[in-house]
Amino acid sequence: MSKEPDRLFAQPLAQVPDFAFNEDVVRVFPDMIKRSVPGYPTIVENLGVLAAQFAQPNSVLYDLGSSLGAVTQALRRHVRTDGCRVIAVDNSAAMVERCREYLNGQDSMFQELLPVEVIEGDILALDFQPASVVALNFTLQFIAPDQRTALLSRIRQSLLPGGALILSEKLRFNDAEEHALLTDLHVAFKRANGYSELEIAQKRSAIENVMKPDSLEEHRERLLAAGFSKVVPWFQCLNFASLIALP
Ligand SMILES: C[S@@+](CC[C@H](N)C(=O)[O-])C[C@H]1O[C@@H](n2cnc3c(N)ncnc32)[C@H](O)[C@@H]1O
Ligand SMILES: O=C(O)C(=O)C[C@]1(C(=O)O)C=C[C@@H](O)C=C1
Repeated sequence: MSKEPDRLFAQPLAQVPDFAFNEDVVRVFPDMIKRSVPGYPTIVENLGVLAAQFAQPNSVLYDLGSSLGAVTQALRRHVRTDGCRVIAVDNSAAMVERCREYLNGQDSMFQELLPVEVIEGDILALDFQPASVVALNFTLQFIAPDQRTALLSRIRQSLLPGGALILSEKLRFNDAEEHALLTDLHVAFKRANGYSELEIAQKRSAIENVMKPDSLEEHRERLLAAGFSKVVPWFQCLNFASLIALP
């Protein structure tokens, strides 16, 4: 994966544009996400471990909002169930192009990996096939809030018995003190990872219009409304969490 450091917000910008998953972001994305999301490497690797428990023979494993395919690679490292294949979907052409290159690299290094297809497309318009694992790893927060329940309902309808949705998100908190504390600690995490105050502030304005986090309670209610029977948080580090939702 690219080792280019994320300095996208290091210089003062006259006007901070809305964050987009464009070529500039693609070049620094592995560094950006690792230095911005507490627990990201743990979440990605264990998503593969979890998926191996839910994968059903001859079914699809979806990586929705796959970016550079980190989750897809983890699925392929861990899932050994017969007849499974991975479908990775992202609507950023720049991400999809680089993702395909990285997956070709994985194919050339390892044998007997699950087959994978990378689709450039909108997950809101996807025609879901029967699936045993669906991963939404920090993607739902970029979907318009009024579209989220419909998307989750369609995912629920595509899930096979014994399967699961794994949903990772940045959280907001209904309790103002808890929200302020975990937000401050997240800033401390970014500072400890070498981001300056300017970088942190400019990134905050870049994402505030495009990324709308929900609370854990909102996620649970929405998942139940979408038809899931059980919601089990399995990971939280500061204001970032991952949930298992069972059909
Ligand atoms: C924070 S990144 C996901 C990170 C990735 N899952 C990982 O674990 O490395 C969010 C991704 O979702 C994609 N995305 C946002 N909205 C989308 C949509 N409607 N359809 C498909 N992809 C979308 C973006 O292009 C971006 O690559
Ligand atoms: O909340 C932040 O400050 C972030 O940088 C989070 C976040 C994310 O959760 O996806 C936002 C955009 C980038 O894709 C990487 C990280």
